[in-house]
Amino acid sequence: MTVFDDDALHAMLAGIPQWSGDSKGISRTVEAADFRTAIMIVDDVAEAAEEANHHPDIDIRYRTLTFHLSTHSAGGVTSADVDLARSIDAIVNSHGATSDT
Ligand SMILES: C[C@H](O)[C@H](O)[C@H]1CNC2=NC(N)=NC(=O)C2=N1
Repeated sequence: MTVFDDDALHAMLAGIPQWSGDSKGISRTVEAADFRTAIMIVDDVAEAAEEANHHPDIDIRYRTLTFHLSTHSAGGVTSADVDLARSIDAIVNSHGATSDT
C-alpha cells in the first residue's frame, strides 16, 4: 500500500477535516455524552476495524476518545487509514459525539 507523502496527505486531510496529523499518522479526538456511549463507539469502531482488517490505536479517557490511525505495515498513512477515518466519523456522528476541540 502506498504511503502518502506530505502533499498527498494534506490533500486527503481536506476531505476529513476533523482529522489532523502528519505522514506518520493521523488522529481525531471526540467527546461522547457519557462513558457508556464512549464504549459503544469503541465497540462499533472495533466492528468496522475487523471488517476492514485495519485497526486504530484508541485512547479512552472517561468520555473522551482519541483515535490514531497509521498503516503499521507500510510505515505511514495510506488510503486504508483515510477509509477507516471516514467510517469512524460516521460512527461518531451516529452516537451524537462531537469533536473535542
Ligand atoms: C495480518 C493483518 O492483515 C495485519 O496485521 C493488519 C491488521 N491491521 C492493521 N492495522 C493497521 N493500522 N496497520 C496494519 O498494518 C495492520 N495490519
